[in-house]
Amino acid sequence: MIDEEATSMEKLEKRGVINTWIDKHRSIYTAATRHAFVVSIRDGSVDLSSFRTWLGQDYLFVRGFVPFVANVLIRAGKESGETSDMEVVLGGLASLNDEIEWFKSEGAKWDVDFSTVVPQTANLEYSRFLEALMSSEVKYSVMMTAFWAIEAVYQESFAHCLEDGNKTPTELTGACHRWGNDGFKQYCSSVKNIAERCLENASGDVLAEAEDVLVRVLEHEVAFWEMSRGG
Ligand SMILES: Cc1ncc(CO)c(N)n1
Repeated sequence: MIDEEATSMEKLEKRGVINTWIDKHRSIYTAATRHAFVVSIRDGSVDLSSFRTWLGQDYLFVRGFVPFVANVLIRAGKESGETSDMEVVLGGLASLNDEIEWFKSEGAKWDVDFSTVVPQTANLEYSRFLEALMSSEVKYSVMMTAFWAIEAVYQESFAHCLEDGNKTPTELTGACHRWGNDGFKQYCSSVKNIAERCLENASGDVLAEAEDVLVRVLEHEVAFWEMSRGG
């Protein structure tokens, strides 16, 4: 009996706390990673005005995400104790540089003038949430959990649009490859490992905070996809 318990505890530990939280909050996780907008890209029924709305709003989001990631980078350099953390985050920051260029060319392609795009409520609320996470009061492990979740939602969503049986319109595969490619998947997995390592040593209070932040990221992501419905 005791042996059996020990074995199941071991399994639980190996799975990691993040996977345990995802199982616990499966419905919001699925809502964020299989949103109707993403499913419509995959099945080819996507409304192009929705795509244009998403593009403009996400461009603004990414501009606010850069300082957040820069903050994660600073924290990784100061307090991670593992030199590789900084390299992983630096890679993310470098890809954001390409991403901004990609947005600009995509904006020209779809005739979306970013200088006139007004951030919608969901976008403003998400930015405000990111700003609060940049406070020095927020533990590195909590910040890293949020960072992983933000990236993972896009990775899972856009990879779904490229999986077998997709009818993703060719003119949208560029967007899907940006976040759905194997390199980005690998990067998300590295960020997840960092977060897991930090959470291993976290107190109960910090764990509760990280779990809460994870759920809040998922809620913000759902609200973000929802904006595209407005067209
Ligand atoms: C809303 C949102 N979440 C996550 C990402 C991934 O970087 C993004 N570009 N936009």
